[in-house]
Amino acid sequence: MKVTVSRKAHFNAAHRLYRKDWSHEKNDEVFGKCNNPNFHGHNYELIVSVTGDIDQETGYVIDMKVLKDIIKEEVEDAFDHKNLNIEVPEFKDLNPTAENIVVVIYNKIKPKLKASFDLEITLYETPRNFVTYPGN
Ligand SMILES: Nc1nc2c(c(=O)[nH]1)N=C([C@H](O)[C@H](O)COP(=O)(O)OP(=O)(O)OP(=O)(O)O)CN2
Ligand SMILES: [Zn+2]
Repeated sequence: MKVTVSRKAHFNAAHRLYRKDWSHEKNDEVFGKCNNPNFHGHNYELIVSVTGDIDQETGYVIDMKVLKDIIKEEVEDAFDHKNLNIEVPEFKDLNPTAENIVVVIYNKIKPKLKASFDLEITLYETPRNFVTYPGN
Protein backbone atom coordinates (compact mmCIF):
# COMPACT_ATOMS: atom_id res chain seq x y z
CA MET A 1 0.00 0.00 0.00
CA LYS A 2 1.67 3.20 -1.22
CA VAL A 3 0.97 6.54 0.44
CA THR A 4 2.16 10.00 -0.64
CA VAL A 5 3.58 12.40 1.93
CA SER A 6 3.91 16.05 0.85
CA ARG A 7 5.55 19.10 2.31
CA LYS A 8 5.32 22.71 1.16
CA ALA A 9 8.24 25.13 1.22
CA HIS A 10 9.12 28.42 -0.33
CA PHE A 11 12.05 30.52 -1.40
CA ASN A 12 12.54 33.95 -2.93
CA ALA A 13 14.98 34.23 -5.80
CA ALA A 14 15.93 36.49 -8.69
CA HIS A 15 16.57 35.38 -12.25
CA ARG A 16 16.80 36.41 -15.85
CA LEU A 17 15.71 34.19 -18.71
CA TYR A 18 18.12 34.30 -21.63
CA ARG A 19 20.72 32.33 -23.56
CA LYS A 20 24.30 33.58 -23.62
CA ASP A 21 24.74 32.24 -27.15
CA TRP A 22 21.78 34.28 -28.55
CA SER A 23 21.75 37.95 -29.53
CA HIS A 24 19.91 40.44 -27.32
CA GLU A 25 17.26 40.76 -30.06
CA LYS A 26 16.65 37.02 -30.20
CA ASN A 27 16.51 36.78 -26.38
CA ASP A 28 14.02 39.66 -26.31
CA GLU A 29 11.90 38.01 -28.99
CA VAL A 30 11.74 34.67 -27.11
CA PHE A 31 11.87 35.70 -23.44
CA GLY A 32 10.43 39.24 -23.59
CA LYS A 33 10.45 41.10 -20.26
CA CYS A 34 12.01 38.04 -18.57
CA ASN A 35 15.23 38.90 -20.49
CA ASN A 36 15.59 42.24 -18.66
CA PRO A 37 19.33 42.43 -17.72
CA ASN A 38 18.32 43.91 -14.35
CA PHE A 39 16.85 40.56 -13.32
CA HIS A 40 13.49 40.13 -11.54
CA GLY A 41 12.30 38.06 -8.61
CA HIS A 42 9.70 35.48 -7.75
CA ASN A 43 8.26 34.08 -4.52
CA TYR A 44 8.61 30.45 -5.46
CA GLU A 45 6.31 27.95 -3.74
CA LEU A 46 7.39 24.33 -3.67
CA ILE A 47 5.54 21.06 -3.05
CA VAL A 48 7.71 17.99 -2.47
CA SER A 49 5.81 14.69 -2.58
CA VAL A 50 7.33 11.36 -1.50
CA THR A 51 5.49 8.11 -2.20
CA GLY A 52 6.33 4.85 -0.48
CA ASP A 53 5.17 2.09 1.82
CA ILE A 54 4.07 2.83 5.38
CA ASP A 55 6.63 1.50 7.86
CA GLN A 56 4.60 -0.83 10.07
CA GLU A 57 6.55 0.05 13.22
CA THR A 58 6.49 3.87 12.93
CA GLY A 59 3.40 4.40 10.79
CA TYR A 60 5.50 6.79 8.68
CA VAL A 61 6.37 6.70 4.99
CA ILE A 62 9.01 9.31 5.79
CA ASP A 63 9.37 11.44 8.92
CA MET A 64 8.15 14.96 7.96
CA LYS A 65 11.03 16.37 10.01
CA VAL A 66 13.52 14.46 7.88
CA LEU A 67 11.81 15.72 4.71
CA LYS A 68 11.79 19.29 6.07
CA ASP A 69 15.54 19.13 6.77
CA ILE A 70 16.31 17.76 3.28
CA ILE A 71 14.31 20.59 1.65
CA LYS A 72 16.03 23.17 3.84
CA GLU A 73 19.52 21.91 3.02
CA GLU A 74 19.03 21.16 -0.67
CA VAL A 75 16.65 23.95 -1.73
CA GLU A 76 16.14 26.76 0.79
CA ASP A 77 19.77 27.13 1.85
CA ALA A 78 20.91 26.89 -1.79
CA PHE A 79 18.30 29.11 -3.51
CA ASP A 80 16.64 31.45 -1.00
CA HIS A 81 17.48 35.13 -1.55
CA LYS A 82 19.90 34.19 -4.31
CA ASN A 83 20.32 35.34 -7.87
CA LEU A 84 19.88 31.99 -9.61
CA ASN A 85 21.87 32.96 -12.73
CA ILE A 86 24.86 34.24 -10.76
CA GLU A 87 24.93 32.57 -7.36
CA VAL A 88 23.66 29.05 -7.97
CA PRO A 89 26.19 26.86 -9.83
CA GLU A 90 23.54 24.61 -11.43
CA PHE A 91 22.30 27.61 -13.47
CA LYS A 92 25.68 28.91 -14.62
CA ASP A 93 24.99 27.46 -18.07
CA LEU A 94 21.32 26.50 -17.65
CA ASN A 95 18.44 28.92 -18.16
CA PRO A 96 16.59 29.18 -14.80
CA THR A 97 13.11 28.57 -16.18
CA ALA A 98 10.56 26.97 -13.88
CA GLU A 99 11.01 23.75 -15.86
CA ASN A 100 14.77 23.68 -15.35
CA ILE A 101 14.51 24.70 -11.69
CA VAL A 102 12.06 21.90 -10.91
CA VAL A 103 14.36 19.30 -12.50
CA VAL A 104 17.38 20.65 -10.61
CA ILE A 105 15.43 20.44 -7.34
CA TYR A 106 14.33 16.87 -8.12
CA ASN A 107 17.93 15.85 -8.85
CA LYS A 108 19.15 17.38 -5.58
CA ILE A 109 16.47 15.75 -3.38
CA LYS A 110 16.18 12.28 -4.99
CA PRO A 111 19.61 10.99 -3.82
CA LYS A 112 18.76 12.00 -0.24
CA LEU A 113 15.77 9.63 -0.13
CA LYS A 114 15.52 5.85 0.14
CA ALA A 115 15.86 4.41 -3.37
CA SER A 116 12.43 2.76 -3.13
CA PHE A 117 10.64 6.13 -2.74
CA ASP A 118 9.03 7.90 -5.69
CA LEU A 119 9.44 11.66 -5.78
CA GLU A 120 7.37 14.37 -7.45
CA ILE A 121 8.14 18.08 -7.32
CA THR A 122 5.72 20.91 -8.09
CA LEU A 123 7.05 24.45 -8.30
CA TYR A 124 4.88 27.57 -8.43
CA GLU A 125 6.78 30.46 -10.03
CA THR A 126 3.77 32.74 -9.67
CA PRO A 127 0.35 31.99 -8.16
CA ARG A 128 -0.85 31.07 -11.66
CA ASN A 129 2.27 29.56 -13.27
CA PHE A 130 3.45 26.19 -12.02
CA VAL A 131 5.31 23.13 -13.26
CA THR A 132 5.44 19.52 -12.07
CA TYR A 133 8.23 16.95 -12.47
CA PRO A 134 7.46 13.33 -11.54
CA GLY A 135 10.95 12.16 -12.43
CA ASN A 136 10.34 10.49 -15.78
N1 LIG B 1 7.33 27.77 -19.84
C1 LIG B 1 7.72 28.87 -19.13
N2 LIG B 1 7.27 30.08 -19.49
C2 LIG B 1 7.65 31.14 -18.75
C3 LIG B 1 8.49 31.02 -17.64
C4 LIG B 1 8.96 29.72 -17.31
O1 LIG B 1 9.72 29.52 -16.35
N3 LIG B 1 8.55 28.67 -18.07
N4 LIG B 1 8.81 32.09 -16.91
C5 LIG B 1 8.38 33.30 -17.18
C6 LIG B 1 8.73 34.42 -16.26
O2 LIG B 1 9.88 34.15 -15.52
C7 LIG B 1 7.60 34.70 -15.27
O3 LIG B 1 7.17 33.50 -14.70
C8 LIG B 1 6.48 35.40 -15.88
O4 LIG B 1 6.02 36.30 -14.94
P1 LIG B 1 4.63 37.00 -15.13
O5 LIG B 1 4.34 37.26 -16.56
O6 LIG B 1 4.66 38.16 -14.19
O7 LIG B 1 3.67 35.88 -14.54
P2 LIG B 1 2.11 35.75 -14.65
O8 LIG B 1 1.77 35.18 -15.98
O9 LIG B 1 1.64 34.90 -13.52
O10 LIG B 1 1.57 37.18 -14.44
P3 LIG B 1 0.21 37.78 -14.94
O11 LIG B 1 -0.12 38.79 -13.91
O12 LIG B 1 -0.78 36.67 -15.03
O13 LIG B 1 0.51 38.38 -16.28
C9 LIG B 1 7.57 33.55 -18.37
N5 LIG B 1 7.22 32.38 -19.12
ZN1 LIG C 1 10.68 35.20 -13.96
